Amino acid sequence: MDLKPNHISPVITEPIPVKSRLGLPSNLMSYPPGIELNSTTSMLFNNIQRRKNVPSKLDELRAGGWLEAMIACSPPRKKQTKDSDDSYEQYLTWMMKYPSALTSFEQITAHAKGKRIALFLDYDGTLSPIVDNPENAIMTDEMRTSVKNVARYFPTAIISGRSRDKVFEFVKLTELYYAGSHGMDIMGPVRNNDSHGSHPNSIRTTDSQGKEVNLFQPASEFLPMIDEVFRTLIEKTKDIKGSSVENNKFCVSVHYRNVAVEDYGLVDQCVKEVLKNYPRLRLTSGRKVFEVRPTIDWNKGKAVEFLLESLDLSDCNDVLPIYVGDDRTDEDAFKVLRERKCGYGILVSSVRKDTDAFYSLRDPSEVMEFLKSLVKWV
Ligand SMILES: O=P(O)(O)OC[C@H]1O[C@H](O[C@H]2O[C@H](CO)[C@@H](O)[C@H](O)[C@H]2O)[C@H](O)[C@@H](O)[C@@H]1O
Repeated sequence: MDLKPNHISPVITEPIPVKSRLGLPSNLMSYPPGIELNSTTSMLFNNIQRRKNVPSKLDELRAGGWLEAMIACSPPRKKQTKDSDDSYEQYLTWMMKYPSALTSFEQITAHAKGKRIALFLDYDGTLSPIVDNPENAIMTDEMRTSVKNVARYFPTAIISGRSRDKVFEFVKLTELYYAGSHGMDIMGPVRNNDSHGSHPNSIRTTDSQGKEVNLFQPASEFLPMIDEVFRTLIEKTKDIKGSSVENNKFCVSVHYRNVAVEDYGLVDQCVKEVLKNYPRLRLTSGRKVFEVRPTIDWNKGKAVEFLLESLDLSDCNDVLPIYVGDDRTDEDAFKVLRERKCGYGILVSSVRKDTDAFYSLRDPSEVMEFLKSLVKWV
């Protein structure tokens, strides 16, 4: 199979502009903190300002917009309802721009007429609800059955920031394709005349069932570095109560969901200090998590393109790709679909957010309903 060269040869990205206000090296930049503050996050932020003995780093963080970003980067668990506050009205306006994939189901399936749907699903926050302990992000049996059923009819892949092994442990469905580490670890099919097999980042191997598969790991050279940074981050964050570090094989997650808000600055400072020694690693952010990853030009969007090509599903006239995801790393995939003018991104969110998706679903239970609807529609 022929892949466009830029799909299989991730190049080192251009240096990211230095956050001059913080004097940070170019790799120490997460996504821009363009997050809307809601009433809860504003209140938290104001409380921090009032506190005495606040580390001076907080002021610096505030100036750079980082603190707001850290506080606001995960929507409140409480859904916006008519009674909650006037932002409900703004949410409804947002919903007009990103309508529910459930109420727009007929419109979506009208575009799928005569085509094959290819389904891409994020894991955390999409198939399983966000929980305090990442180890407990278990998907329900009902969700598993829904994914299994949908995969009977449509090629289905899970694309997660977790390590591929970990996400498989959670999902446990052998009929899917899996991309772990934000797409930097893809297990896909072997096909005749497969050019992946000969690519330096690809190897032929067998999966847990003994089936021959193609393993694409464009960041394999970073493994020792990621291991080292993982161990360093564990050591450096050990005194920050509530923080935890997760090894996702080709990237590392530093969680601060359980850290007191007044200590967010410490987490931020610590991660950035460590990364100063690793110019070939960069920082992105997700839901109350910093993601340390290699500076290769590879992300969930590239993984979607790669899988579409590997599965011979890249012809937009025949295939409608649908990507369902909830966090900023999923935006790369939404963007790819939008730019290709092929398929739809569906953002899972119960609060308004800037997104490149076309539709929205409020939470994993709506995702499950959507999957069930697809099966009924077939
Ligand atoms: O791409 P995903 O499958 O969405 O993975 C992204 C990160 O998800 C996990 O963290 C998030 O979910 C946790 C469990 O609900 C939650 O505790 C945490 O605050 C969230 O950020 C996972 O632990 C990370 O490694 C993934 O990168």
